[in-house]
Amino acid sequence: MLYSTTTPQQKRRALREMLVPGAARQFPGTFTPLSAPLIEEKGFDGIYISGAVLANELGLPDVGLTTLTEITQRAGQIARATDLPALVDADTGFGEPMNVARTVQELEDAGLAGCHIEDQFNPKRCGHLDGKNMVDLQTATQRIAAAAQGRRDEDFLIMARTDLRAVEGLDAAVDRAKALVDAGADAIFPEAMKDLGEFATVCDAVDVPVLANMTEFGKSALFTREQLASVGVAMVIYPVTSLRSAMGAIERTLDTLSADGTQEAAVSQMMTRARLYELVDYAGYNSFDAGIFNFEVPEMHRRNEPNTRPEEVTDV
Ligand SMILES: C[C@](O)(C(=O)O)[C@H](CC(=O)O)C(=O)O
Ligand SMILES: [Mg+2]
Repeated sequence: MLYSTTTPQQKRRALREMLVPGAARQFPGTFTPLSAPLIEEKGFDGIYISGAVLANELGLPDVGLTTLTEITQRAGQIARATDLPALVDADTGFGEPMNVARTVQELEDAGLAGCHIEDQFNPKRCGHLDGKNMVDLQTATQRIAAAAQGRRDEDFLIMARTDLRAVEGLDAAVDRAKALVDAGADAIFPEAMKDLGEFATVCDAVDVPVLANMTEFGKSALFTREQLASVGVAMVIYPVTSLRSAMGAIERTLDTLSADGTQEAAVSQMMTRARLYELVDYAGYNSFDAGIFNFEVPEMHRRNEPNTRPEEVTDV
C-alpha cells in the first residue's frame, strides 16, 4: 500500500549485486507508475525509464527538449511505485559537467537506483537514427567524472552510454567505453550494436557490467535473453516496448469505436476494472480505512466478458 517499502539505498545495493556479466537482467521500460507493480509481479529484475518515452508521452520528439525537472519528477513517481531498482535515462546529463553533477543528486533524491549519461551533442537524437553528433573524448569523460563526483550514495549506478559505434565504428566505441570506465563509469551502455559479436567485443573489453538495448525497429536485432547472456551482457532494457504496445492497443480500440459506434468488440482485449483495482491495491487501502472500498467483484466480472458491466461498478 502507498509506496515502496524498500529504501532507495536498498534498491541501489540490489542493483549492484544483480549486475554481473552474463546475468542479462531484464529491465522492461515503463512510462507510468501504474505499470511498475505489473513488471514486479511478472518477476522482472528492474525497471527502465526511457528518455525517448518520457518525451514522446509529452507529445515531444526525443531531441533533448525535456528538462531535468520533468524527468526527475516522473522517474521519481515510477521508482516510488515499486520495490525494484529503477534505472533512468538522463540523456546528455542536462548541461555542462556541473549540471551533470546536480542531475545525479536530483535523481538520487528522487529514489532512482542509477542513470545513464550519453556522449552525444545536444540536440541529441535516438541512438538508432543516423546523423548523430558526438562530443569529444574530453567532454564525454568530464561528464562521467562529474556524475561520479556529484554522487553521495556510492551505490548509485553511473552508467556511461557511448553512441560512437554508429558514427566512427566499433573500435572507436570500444576505446571510448574504456576511457569512460577510467573516468568513473560503473557500467557501459554501447548504443546501436550491429550484432551479437559486437556485444561480445564490448563485454570482453571492459571490466564493468554492459547493457544491451533491445529497442524495436532499431539497428540491433531483438536477441533473446539467453543469447545476450551467452556473450556476457549484464542487463537488458526494453525501453519503448510498453509504450509501443499501449499505443498500438489504443489505436486499434479507437478504430473499433469509430467503425462500430461502440467499443464492445475491443472490451475483451482491455484490462478489466478488477485487475486495474488490483494494481492500485484497493483492498490494501480498505484494510487501512474501511471507508475507502466497498466494491466486490463477482467472479463472472473478473474475466473479460463483453457487455457485462455490473451494477456495483457504477457505484464505486
Ligand atoms: C534507449 C533510448 O535512449 C531511450 O530513450 O529509451 C532510445 C530508445 C529508442 O529511441 O528506441 C535510444 O536512443 O536507443
Ligand atoms: Mg534516450
